[in-house]
Amino acid sequence: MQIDYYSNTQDGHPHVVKDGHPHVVKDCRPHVSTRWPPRDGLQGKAVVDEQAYREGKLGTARPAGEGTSELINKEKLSQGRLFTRSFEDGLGFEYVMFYNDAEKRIVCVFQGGPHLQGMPGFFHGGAIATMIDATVGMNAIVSGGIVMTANLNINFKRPIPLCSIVLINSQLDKIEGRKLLVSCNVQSVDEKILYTEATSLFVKLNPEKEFDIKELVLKSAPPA
Ligand SMILES: CCCCCCCCCCCC(=O)SCCNC(=O)CCNC(=O)[C@H](O)C(C)(C)COP(=O)(O)OP(=O)(O)OC[C@H]1O[C@@H](n2cnc3c(N)ncnc32)[C@H](O)[C@@H]1OP(=O)(O)O
Repeated sequence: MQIDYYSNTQDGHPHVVKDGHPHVVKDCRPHVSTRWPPRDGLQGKAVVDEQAYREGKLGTARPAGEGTSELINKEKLSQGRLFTRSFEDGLGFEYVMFYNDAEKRIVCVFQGGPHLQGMPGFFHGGAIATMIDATVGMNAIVSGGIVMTANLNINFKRPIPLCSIVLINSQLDKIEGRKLLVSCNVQSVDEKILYTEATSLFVKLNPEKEFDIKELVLKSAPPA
């Protein structure tokens, strides 16, 4: 896949080159993904709509039900934020995802900010894992509905330079009942460097207890 942009710009932001003219992308989070031109059959549409996410329409955790107040502070819950959206613009996770429904794959263009540093000058492995989980997780969600990560295996092959732009190529491999197997790799934009490979298992939640936060909290609470 060819994506026309370059990162070594004077202002430090990636530039999309479209029709021969560079367009600065200062915030390439999903809700502004339409700035990115579709490539290679990938639909240039956001797979996370921020407004819908905030309104809980995308299968996010429902508010705690009756009887859960002793376990969950509702005020704290209302402050919940998608982890990858919890940094100031430009400092954390800057990304856009393109989903191809026919091929059940997602390409995520990711540029992590300086607050994702691990070893000096490189991304923290946990930040890479987060972005991988977000991408393969989104692939599973759009392919199968409400799921949770049951297993995530990551091979870190090369360190990723801090603030560089990478592609996360994710593919739904198989659906077995409630299980969805999704794999991905992380590559440089010219696809010459393979940084990371991962496989994952997502499990569809039982529809009767669809993402019931009360159930999840009760199950994960330590014994009294
Ligand atoms: C949209 C906007 C926001 C967008 C948000 C975008 C976010 C991206 C996604 C982030 C997702 C996360 O980080 S999720 C957070 C991290 N994950 C979690 O906290 C999940 C914790 N684990 C659980 O809650 C549970 O274990 C579940 C839900 C995963 C599964 O429980 P369950 O529903 O009771 O299912 P269970 O019967 O145990 O298992 C069903 C089948 O899966 C198999 N199975 C289960 N776990 C495993 C496993 N680790 N390894 C192998 N196989 C497994 C079982 O053997 C069985 O196979 P068979 O007998 O049927 O063959």
